[in-house]
Amino acid sequence: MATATSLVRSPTTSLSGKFTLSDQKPPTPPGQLPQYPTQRRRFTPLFASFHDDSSSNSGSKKNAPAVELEKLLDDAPYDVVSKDSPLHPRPLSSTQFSNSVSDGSRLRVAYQGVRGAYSEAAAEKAYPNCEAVPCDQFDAAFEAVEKWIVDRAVLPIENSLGGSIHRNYDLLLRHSLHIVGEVKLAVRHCLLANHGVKVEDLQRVLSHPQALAQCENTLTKLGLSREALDDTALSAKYVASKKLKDTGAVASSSAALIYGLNILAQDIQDDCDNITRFLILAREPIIPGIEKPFKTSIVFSLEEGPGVLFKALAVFALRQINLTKIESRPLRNQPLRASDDCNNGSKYFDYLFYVDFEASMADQRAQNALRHLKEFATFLRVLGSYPVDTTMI
Ligand SMILES: O=C(O)C(=O)C[C@]1(C(=O)O)C=C[C@@H](O)C=C1
Repeated sequence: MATATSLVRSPTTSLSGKFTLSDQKPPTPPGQLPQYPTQRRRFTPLFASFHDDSSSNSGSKKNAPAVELEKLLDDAPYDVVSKDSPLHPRPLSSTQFSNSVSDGSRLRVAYQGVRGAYSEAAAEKAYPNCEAVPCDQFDAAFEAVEKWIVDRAVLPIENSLGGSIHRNYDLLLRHSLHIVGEVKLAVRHCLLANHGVKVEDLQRVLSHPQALAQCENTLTKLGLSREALDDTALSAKYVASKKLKDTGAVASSSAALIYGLNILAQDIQDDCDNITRFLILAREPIIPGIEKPFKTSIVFSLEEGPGVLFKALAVFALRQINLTKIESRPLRNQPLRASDDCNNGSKYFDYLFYVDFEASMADQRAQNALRHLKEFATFLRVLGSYPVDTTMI
């Protein structure tokens, strides 16, 4: 099972000095194959900074809801493990990147959340012997890969009940990482509370907004008010550290174990088939194969006009390529476009279309489809071509 870095490694001295912004590897120019470095860099200790109080968890605080998050990490008294124990590494935020280490011995995989989050389980499913590295925000996980702090990031992109995680769609385009795989994880939520607390004692529950949405029916039946936190495990940690009697958490059974909470109810999601799909991101793309089922993710934009989206999707239909997902997001730097027809006077929203299709980039049909799409798309980027996770089928 994957463990936190600080459990297995004492801080090592950096061989090549501190990681600074100037050490960053420039992104690979579009269309060029990325170059692998001949020797891996080593950095100063990552988790050393987690116990340094000068490095605050600012990302989480910014989004903190009604509950007091500020002091959560400082005064969390655990019966078994102290707050400074490496068992409770503080999530990495991008301000802490100058104090990190990678000795190259195990694959380091960033995820958003604290220990016990579903994203950690997804990272461990993708890479069973990895060092799962907690990050406070999605952006921090992207940056950790870009700055060579970690080797991969595993981030949620969609859920079978709650739908898309739009933030990660937007970040995919803002960063230059490649999708190298996907992981599907069965998400089984539990209602957690402190020992001695009964369901009737609860007034409210804390959790990640997606988790609260996935348990909508159950929570409504129980008449509980809801408050959102950055991740499910953080809400368990909060309920435990504050010894709350009227507040529960919606989180995993492993979060219950880690933070010493009681499981009041299991499988409280509205549908037993509650699956979250995560993307695995890396600095370099993988070489697409055809020996097993592959999927390709792209993003494009189009001119305004009747049937343009129909035409774009037809490039796949014409070649018998199945689409598994389409998502549209506003084109942020150009959200409104005036109509070409001056008399009309109307303005259109401009969109980016994210499409996943079932073919490898090594497949001639996929190459032809994208060549065809490029003829009229105003923008096109291949986000990655990667093996399909068939473990849930
Ligand atoms: O909060 C967590 O535990 C997460 O890993 C995040 C997340 C999400 O963003 O969708 C992941 C899986 C579940 O769908 C609920 C929450």
